[in-house]
Amino acid sequence: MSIRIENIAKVFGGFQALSPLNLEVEKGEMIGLLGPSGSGKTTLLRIIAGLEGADAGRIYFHDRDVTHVHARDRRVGFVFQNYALFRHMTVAENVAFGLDVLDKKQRPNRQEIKARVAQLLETVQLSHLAKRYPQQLSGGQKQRIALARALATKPEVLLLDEPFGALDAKVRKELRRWLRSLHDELGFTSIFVTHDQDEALELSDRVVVMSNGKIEQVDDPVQLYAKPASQFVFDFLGNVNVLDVNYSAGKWTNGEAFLTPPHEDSPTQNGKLFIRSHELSLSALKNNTASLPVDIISINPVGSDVRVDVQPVGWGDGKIWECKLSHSELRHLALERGARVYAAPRVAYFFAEGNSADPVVIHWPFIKEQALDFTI
Ligand SMILES: Nc1ncnc2c1ncn2[C@@H]1O[C@H](COP(=O)(O)OP(=O)(O)OP(=O)(O)O)[C@@H](O)[C@H]1O
Repeated sequence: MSIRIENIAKVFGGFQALSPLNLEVEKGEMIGLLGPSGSGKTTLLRIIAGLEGADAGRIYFHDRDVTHVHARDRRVGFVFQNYALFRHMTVAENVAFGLDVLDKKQRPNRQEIKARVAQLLETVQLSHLAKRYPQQLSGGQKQRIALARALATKPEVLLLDEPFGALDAKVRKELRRWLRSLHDELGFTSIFVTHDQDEALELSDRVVVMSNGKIEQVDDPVQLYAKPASQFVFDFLGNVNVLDVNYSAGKWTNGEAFLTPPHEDSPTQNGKLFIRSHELSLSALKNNTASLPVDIISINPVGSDVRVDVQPVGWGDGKIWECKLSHSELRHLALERGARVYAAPRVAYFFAEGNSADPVVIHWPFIKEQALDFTI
């Protein structure tokens, strides 16, 4: 089922929770709504479900205008963060609930309901727990049951509000993979809310980044990461260092630091450089292209990478910068806490002063470390 959102807006008591926004979701797509707390993700999801009315705009499911259609009649499955299972019902009864309450004309007979519940429990791989009560389940199991319950009426659209928010990191990861394969196997259209960047990037066909009730960017995860359209998206995706720079005499400067734009057509203005932690190198030597002296504060192995936190010396706004290295780079550089080294970007995204969107991507040519050994 495709979904079209046209100029949907929502005000809560004078507060504009959603500014008029548009979004098209293709049949079978999995969309992640990503944004900070209060950006309007849940409100948008609830409006799509029909649990909340919009103040303006229209919503279409395929070609059908469902703007004023009751939630019950939209054929939408909804999964909440807090499971919302009925405590007094067994797992099987919980899954059957959506079918039991259908009106007589639509309700399958008792045998059919039993067979459908058995099939759903098999789908979510929890057949052996059919007779248990929710309080006898783990968080991950509860959430799978909540999913089975949402799927009982064969919805064509599945809406999930922070479905894995209450689970620990390992279970979260397993359930993400499992949800994605279920989505692909059953072919429904899914929209889920998250404020976890990794979750959005890993699960979604496209990510909708929201802030202050507006859509900042809609893109597939690779594009979103490669080309964040605005400073907000950059900041929100994380792991980025920001440098305010003034341009004069062929250099960008900030305090005692400087960087030379690498190409003739590089922007020659004041602005901000956004530098991702894995695109920043550290060296014991300075060079005439970049001089960003830093002191190493800590060296933290994080899985397959090492995060080195550094304190800018004589430049910056007091914030600590992050640099991500591989373990072998770290060994090669022989870095130690407290040492003075020099940071240099390999890639930066330049936002001209007063311009918070459409950055210019700047690549510095690779310089062999031996070639860096000269004084400036
Ligand atoms: N029923 C309501 N009455 C008044 N204000 C509301 C209501 N529901 C939401 N809001 C406000 O609308 C804004 C958007 O809320 P919403 O729940 O959609 O954000 P969100 O992005 O889902 O946030 P979170 O990640 O914290 O759940 C918030 O400022 C919230 O306080």
